[in-house]
Amino acid sequence: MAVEDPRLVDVRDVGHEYVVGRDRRRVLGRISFTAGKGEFVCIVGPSGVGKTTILRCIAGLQLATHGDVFIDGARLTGPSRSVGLVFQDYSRSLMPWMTVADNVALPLLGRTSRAERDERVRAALAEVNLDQHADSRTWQLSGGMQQRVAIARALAFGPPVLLMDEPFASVDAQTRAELEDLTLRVRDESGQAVILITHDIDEAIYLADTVVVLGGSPAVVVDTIRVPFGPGRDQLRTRALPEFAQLRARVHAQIHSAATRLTPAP
Ligand SMILES: Nc1ncnc2c1ncn2[C@@H]1O[C@H](COP(=O)(O)OP(=O)(O)OP(=O)(O)O)[C@@H](O)[C@H]1O
Repeated sequence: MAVEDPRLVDVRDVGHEYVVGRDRRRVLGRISFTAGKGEFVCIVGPSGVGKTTILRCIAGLQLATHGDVFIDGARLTGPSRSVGLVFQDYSRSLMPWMTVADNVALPLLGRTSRAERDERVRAALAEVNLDQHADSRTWQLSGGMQQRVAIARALAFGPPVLLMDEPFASVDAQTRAELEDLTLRVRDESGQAVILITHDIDEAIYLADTVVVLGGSPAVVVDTIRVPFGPGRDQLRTRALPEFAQLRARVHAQIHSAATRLTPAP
């Protein structure tokens, strides 16, 4: 049942264990954080700490074995229609035999009229600067362009919450910077809450309003950092700020000490 909650994404005391054969492996301890409308949250932490696991729980792709996730006040009981997903491996999320426009239209099939679908696809492709490629097949595009198709698909779908799992890890540095700025612009215009996983600490600080650092085994939130830069960020200027270097050192130190920390049972 829906409850009154001003927070768009509310992760409350979420824990998760995987069952592998006869073993139960507790990956997430008790994790709590929120993301408001228009807020950009980046999740960082050592490799294997459980970042993808928490994102899958927020998407409703798997149900947490403890605690709850609320999206716009409603408790998740399965995959949420309020959530769009962009993964690192665009080649596996796009259908190579379909055109760019058909890939973007996919989540809208059966949900909107043909005319509305066409308009939303057109607007989303224009937003990511791919309007000239609507009729191309995705395999004809570069890696960065394919990831823009994946972002356009999330845009056309228009969910209030966008979840991104290492979305820029497979593209070159220049394309990565362009996609980061595209994602910031999309968030500014749509007012979506964005939750993004990254291994790149500088990327997290550049993008985020809030950085959530996970650490330990099972994983807990070891630090929650408010990033003070606000809108209008710039790849060169923002990254050269003294506060940027201070935040980088703080996150590095947290991840370094978290990499080996064992979390006591609650
Ligand atoms: N379906 C599964 N069944 C069993 N164990 C799993 C499953 N998925 C993940 N794990 C384990 O849970 C732990 C956390 O995995 P997860 O992918 O969430 O970490 P991560 O922080 O995203 O890792 P990385 O940064 O390397 O991508 C890992 O030890 C992984 O082996």
